[in-house]
Amino acid sequence: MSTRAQDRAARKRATGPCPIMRSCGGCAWLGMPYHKQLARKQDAMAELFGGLFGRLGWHAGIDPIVGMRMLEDGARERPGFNPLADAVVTTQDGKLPAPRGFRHKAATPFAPGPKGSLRCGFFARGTHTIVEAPTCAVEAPGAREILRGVARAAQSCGIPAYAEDVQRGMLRHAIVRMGWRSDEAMLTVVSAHRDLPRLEAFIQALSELSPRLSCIAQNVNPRPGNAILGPETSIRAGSPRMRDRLLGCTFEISPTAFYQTNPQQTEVLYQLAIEGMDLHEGDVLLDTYCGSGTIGLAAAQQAREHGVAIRLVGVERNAAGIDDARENALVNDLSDQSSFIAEDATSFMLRAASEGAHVDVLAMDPPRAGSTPEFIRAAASVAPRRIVYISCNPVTQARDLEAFAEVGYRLSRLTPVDMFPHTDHVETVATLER
Ligand SMILES: C[S@@+](CC[C@H](N)C(=O)[O-])C[C@H]1O[C@@H](n2cnc3c(N)ncnc32)[C@H](O)[C@@H]1O
Repeated sequence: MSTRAQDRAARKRATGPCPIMRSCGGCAWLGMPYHKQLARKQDAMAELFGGLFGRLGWHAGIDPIVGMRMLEDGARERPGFNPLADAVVTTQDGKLPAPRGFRHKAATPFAPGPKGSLRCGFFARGTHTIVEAPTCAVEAPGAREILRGVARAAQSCGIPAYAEDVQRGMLRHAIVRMGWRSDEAMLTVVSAHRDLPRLEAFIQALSELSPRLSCIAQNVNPRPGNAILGPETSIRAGSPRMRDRLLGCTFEISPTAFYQTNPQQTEVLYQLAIEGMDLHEGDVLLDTYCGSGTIGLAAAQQAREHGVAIRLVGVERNAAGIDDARENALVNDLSDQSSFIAEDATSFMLRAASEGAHVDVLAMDPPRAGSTPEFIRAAASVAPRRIVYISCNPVTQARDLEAFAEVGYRLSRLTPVDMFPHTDHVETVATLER
């Protein structure tokens, strides 16, 4: 490419709301007004679910998508705050402002750069080529600076980046989580080996990157491939978990447990799920795919605020998530009424059914691949009166809803939620009744 053509390309890249938008590709819709993004997502949901509802004779419509909203100052701190009902601030022309800074988890891969430096940023869409990112409009303030600081600290300690193509080198990734309703942050560095040169000096340099860093962990992933995390994690500085707050509950999250990326919309998602549960005194709530116990505990806490005591059982196959969930039950004073089990959710329900256990309400929040026919049959065997299905992939959810219809459930409500503005991604909360 000629210099002039390169200049033209650089200018083109630099216009638009983000200088690396075209090469990164993470926010393909960043240039589209927010209300248009929401309308497009609504249309996509109508197209995806419309045929299914017709075929099954379901009359529930699709609620309007809940987009990200700016709330009045101090609204969240008010007692009884409801993320679905509180007043929204709009721009002067009455439109929703474009969301920024909503991703509270940020990550970078590393690759070798010139003279012992480490390249960091984002993989360009569909490749493993790193696009350097000085800032990122959708990440929480301060997150990208911490990640870039990890690259500088590694270089000054002589820790080389891992080179994927030859499977040599050391530092592979860094992941930072910034608290939303806390001033804490947690940094996890992923290396190919446990032993790093000048490890102590490196950890000291990482600790100095931000006063918010309350937990610094090292995860070891020696295996080639795309999986970011490996099997071994050690806490190198600070506490073993970071604290955050959602819907009036305090949650402690360890470095490898699942915790949602967009906390503002997580409150919306969870609030919709809690409404769908419609819990009554003495109900048994089974929270499957429960991660750190967040959905079930938020539901139990809200029921308690309304004078309703429920029994909560959470199931999750990641043992770190279950350790967090037990801790979270204690922190929120809900341990007397809850238990958490590290097990495959399907095996747990089959066993529970064979022992005659009773479930009133089932919550499920599977990964993108959705659930399985075995899970759905096992869910039917514990016979909950309601099922609340939270999904990060409506395509697999639509498939699973059809399977739930076959075992006697019908949809009563479906609400899309915008967890990832500027992308085509949509999450949904579906409520099913027998
Ligand atoms: C989308 S996350 C949801 C976590 C949690 N509900 C939340 O909102 O933070 C899905 C979780 O399902 C867990 N998981 C995946 N397959 C599972 C299975 N077969 N049995 C139990 N848990 C599973 C994953 O480890 C992950 O924590």
